[in-house]
Amino acid sequence: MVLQTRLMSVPRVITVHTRSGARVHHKPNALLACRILRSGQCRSLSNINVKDKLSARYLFREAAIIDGKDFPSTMHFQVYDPATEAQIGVCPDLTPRQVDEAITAAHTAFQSFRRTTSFERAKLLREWRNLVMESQEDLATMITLENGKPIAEAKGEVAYAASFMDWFAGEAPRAYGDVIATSVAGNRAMTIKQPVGVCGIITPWNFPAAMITRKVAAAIAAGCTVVIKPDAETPFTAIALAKLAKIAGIPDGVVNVVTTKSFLKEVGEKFCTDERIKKLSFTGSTNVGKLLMAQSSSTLKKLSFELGGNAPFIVFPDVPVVDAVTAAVTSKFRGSGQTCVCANRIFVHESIYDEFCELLAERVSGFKIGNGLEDGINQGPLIHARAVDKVEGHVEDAIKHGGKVLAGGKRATEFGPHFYHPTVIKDAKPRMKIMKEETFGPVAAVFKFSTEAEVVALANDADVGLASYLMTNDINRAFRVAEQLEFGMVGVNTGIVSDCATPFGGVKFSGFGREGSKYGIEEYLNIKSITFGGIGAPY
Ligand SMILES: NC(=O)c1ccc[n+]([C@@H]2O[C@H](COP(=O)([O-])OP(=O)(O)OC[C@H]3O[C@@H](n4cnc5c(N)ncnc54)[C@H](O)[C@@H]3O)[C@@H](O)[C@H]2O)c1
Ligand SMILES: O=CCCC(=O)O
Repeated sequence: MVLQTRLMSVPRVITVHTRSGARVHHKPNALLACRILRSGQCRSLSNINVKDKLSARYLFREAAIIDGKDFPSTMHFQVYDPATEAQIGVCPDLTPRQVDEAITAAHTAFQSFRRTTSFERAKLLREWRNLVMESQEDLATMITLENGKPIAEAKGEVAYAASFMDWFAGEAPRAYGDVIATSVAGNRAMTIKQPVGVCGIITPWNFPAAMITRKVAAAIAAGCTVVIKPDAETPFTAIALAKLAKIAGIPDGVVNVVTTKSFLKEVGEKFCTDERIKKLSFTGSTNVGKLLMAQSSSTLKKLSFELGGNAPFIVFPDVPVVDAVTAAVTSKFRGSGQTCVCANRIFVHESIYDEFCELLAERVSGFKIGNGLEDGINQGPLIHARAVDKVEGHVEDAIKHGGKVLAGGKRATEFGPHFYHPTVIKDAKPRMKIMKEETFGPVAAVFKFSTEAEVVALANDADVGLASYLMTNDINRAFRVAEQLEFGMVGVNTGIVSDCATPFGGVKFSGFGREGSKYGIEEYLNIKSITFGGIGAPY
C-alpha cells in the first residue's frame, strides 16, 4: 500500500536532462518508478493539492512568467513542503536559452516602461499592493507550504512584502535631481535620475515574497524592468506575485519570473554576463555573492548584495532581564532562526547571565512546534535536511567545547525529518563554530561578558556585518556602542530592525547596497548631469 502511494507520486512523464540540455522523456513503468524513488529524484509520499487550499485558485501556477504569459517547459523540477515532504507541484527547469527569452522581454518592455511617469508607476505599485493584500491569506498559505514558516508569520511576511510597494510608490516621484553651481561663470548644471535598465533579481527561500518585493518595487518605481529568479525551494509565491502584477496593470515584460534547478550555475552566469542586464540585485549567501560579483566583471554591472549575517545581541545589566529575553526571542527565533538578521551570538553581562539563560530556556521550552498550517504553531520546520544537519553540527560542536544545553538540543523527528527543537546553549565560548558561522537555525547560544570594551571586540570579531542589537537604558552607552559596532544595522532595545522605511544592508562580507528607505530606489537609478553653457554670469 505504501509503495502504491509512493508510486502515485511519480510523474506520468519524466523528463531527464543532461548538462548539455538534451532531453529524454520516459513513461515510467513500475520498475523505473521504483528506481526514481530510490534515487531520491522523487521523494514525496503524496501530493498536496495547493489549489484546493486557496480562494483564488489561479494564483498557483506551475509555469514561469515571461512577457506576461505562462511559459511552459518540458523539463521540470519538483517542489516539496518542508513540513510533510509532500510534493507541492512542479516548476519549469529553464535553460539559459529559455532565460534569454525573459531577458529579451524585459529589454523590449524597458523601451516603453522607462518613458512612463513616476506618477503612473506609483499608481501601478499601489494597485499591485492592494491586490497582494487582498490575496494575503492565499499568498501566506503558499509561503507556509513552500517555506514552512507558521501561517501567522507568513501573513506578516505578505504585509511586509506589500509595505515595499506602498513605500516605493511614495518614493517614485521623489527621485529628485540637483541644481548645481558650477566653477565656470557662464555655466549652469543640473542632474536627473534615470532607470538603469533591465535588472536581474536573485532571491533566497527564507522570505519568498518580501525579498522579491523589496527589490522589485524599488526597480519599478525607478522605471526598470526585471527578471526574477527565485530559489527553487520557493518559486510559487514569486510566480503568484508576478500574476498579480499583471492583473494590477503592470505592462507585460516588466515583471518576469524564471525558474530553474538543474541549470542554476548556467542561468546565474547568464544573468551576470548578458549585457542587456544592467543591474544585478542578489540576496543570499556570501559565497554565491562572491561568485556572482566575479562573473559580473566582464559586463561591469551595477550590483547590490545582501549577504549572510552573524548578528551579535548584547545585553547590558541596566535593562530588565524580562525585556531583554523578549527582544532576544523575537530576534533569534523569527523564521525558526532562518533570517539573515537573526541574533546568532547572544552576549549577556555576567551579573544577569544566569537569570537571563534560565528565563530564555523557559520561554523557548514553551514554543509550539509543528506544521505551520496548523493553529497556534510558532516554530515550523527548517527548509531542508542540509539545514538540519548544519544546526545539529553547531550544537554538537558547542557541547564538545563545554556548552550546556538548557532547552532543545536535538532533532524533533516526531514532527518530521526537518524539525529541530528550539535550543538554548549556556556557557558558549568564542572557540565554538557558532561564534564564527551563522547557524541559520533555532539555536540561541549565550556568551558571558564583563566589560563594554570586551563585548564590543567580541561582537566585531566577525567577517560579516549585517544586523546587530544592544539592550541598554544608558543613552550614552547606546550611542557609544552603536557607533563602534561594525554592522550595517543596529537595533537598540528592540529585536526587530526590518522596516520598509529604514535602510537595510550590511558591511564587510555582508555585502553592499541598501534596500528599502529613501536610498533603496537609488540602486536602480543612474545619475546624469546636464551642463548648460554660455548663459553668462549669475545674477
Ligand atoms: N542579507 C540579506 O538580506 C539576506 C536575506 C536572506 C538570506 N540571506 C543569506 O542567504 C543565506 C541562505 O540562503 P540560501 O541558502 O538560499 O543562499 P544561496 O546563496 O545558496 O541562494 C540564494 C539564491 O541564489 C541562488 N544561487 C545559488 N547559487 C547560484 C549561482 N551559482 N548562480 C546564480 N544563483 C545562484 C539560489 O538559487 C537562490 O535563489 C544565508 O547566508 C543568509 O544570511 C541574506
Ligand atoms: O533574511 C533576511 C531579510 C529579513 C528581513 O528583511 O527582515
